[in-house]
Amino acid sequence: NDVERLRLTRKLNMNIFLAQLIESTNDTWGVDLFEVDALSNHRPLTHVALHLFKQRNILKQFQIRELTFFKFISAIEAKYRNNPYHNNIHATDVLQASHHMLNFSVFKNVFTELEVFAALFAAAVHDVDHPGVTNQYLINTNSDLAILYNDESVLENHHVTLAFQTLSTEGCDVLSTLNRKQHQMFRKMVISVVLATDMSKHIQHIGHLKTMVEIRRLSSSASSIIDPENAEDKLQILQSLVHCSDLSNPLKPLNLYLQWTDRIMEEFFRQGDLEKSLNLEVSPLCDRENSNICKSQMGFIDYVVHPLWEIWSRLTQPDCQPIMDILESNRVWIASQVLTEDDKHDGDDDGDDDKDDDDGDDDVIR
Ligand SMILES: COc1ccccc1COc1cc(C2=NN(C3CCCCCC3)C(=O)C2(C)C)ccc1OC
Ligand SMILES: [Zn+2]
Repeated sequence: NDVERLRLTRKLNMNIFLAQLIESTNDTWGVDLFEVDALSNHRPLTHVALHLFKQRNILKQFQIRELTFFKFISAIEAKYRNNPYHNNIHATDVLQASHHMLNFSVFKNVFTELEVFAALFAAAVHDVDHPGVTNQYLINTNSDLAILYNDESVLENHHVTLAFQTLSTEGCDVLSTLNRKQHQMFRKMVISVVLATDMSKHIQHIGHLKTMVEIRRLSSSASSIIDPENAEDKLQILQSLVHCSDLSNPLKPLNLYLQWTDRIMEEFFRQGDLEKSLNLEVSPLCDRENSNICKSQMGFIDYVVHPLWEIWSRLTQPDCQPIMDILESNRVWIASQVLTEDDKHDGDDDGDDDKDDDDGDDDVIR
């Protein structure tokens, strides 16, 4: 009947739209992964990872059965929690951004298939089972995880351990076809890339990248900046590539960036609520009663994101320029909101008791 036909047509159109979105992950920066999440019954990671690993021919190269990869990545996706920010959509976002940047011309003929496999695998699993609180919170509350990992990269150790434990789930061992040497190198690379997503390593990333750019400037003869024979340099670049992908929200189209901002703020605010309920000192910027979202984004861009991406873009020019342009335009927009926000608050300063203006969420940028 008509209702049934309408329902099927709608379902068919959604699947066609989903297939087009997933196809666009091959070569587009800023795919709307929230849309992929909605259309894929909340399985964006499984859909996009399967597509990208097949598109890169990784499954064939390492004789990995598609069903085995499907079972593994589904098991990983199921272990991502429904946090506002650190969830399976964020993992898909970092995976797709890493895939995109591995295609930069400066990396042509640099990485082996095993290195590409390890980097994308690390991106997909890098926040699995994230509890939605920071390392510092886990340390301050003497959590089991902090005790287990002696306060050192607590979350990141947990993510990579759980990822390798998942390989031993029935039918999930995607590494079973690797030989001993490959398995050993793969494991070393994945551990180092996931541990390098710890924000406490952020300054070291910048230092290593500056050194690499400086060496290239001095040895101007070397056309390709990266020596494919230097495994250590290549591993550092893969660490920075995934770390940059992890900090790429402000370099995405504004409507996506703003959704990530709302999500991280809600996640940090929930941590602030927890800290209040435990009579702990509320972490900076985590107090929902007293936060200025635009100002924290300005600080995040100026002191965290831009310093990293500025040096990364120097190493990866010219392909990084369009992405840096998005960061610049987003920063201009945020700055304009700070001004408007200040004007709004100035308006409140006429001794008006009612601090909240009528909708009460003037801080949340839409
Ligand atoms: C320092 O920035 C903030 C603080 C509180 C609210 C908002 C911000 C800015 O907005 C973002 C922040 C992050 C992150 N910040 N940090 C850490 C947290 C601990 C403090 C010290 C270093 C930074 C992370 O690990 C991640 C990568 C999850 C990710 C996306 C953001 O916006 C889209
Ligand atoms: Zn992450």
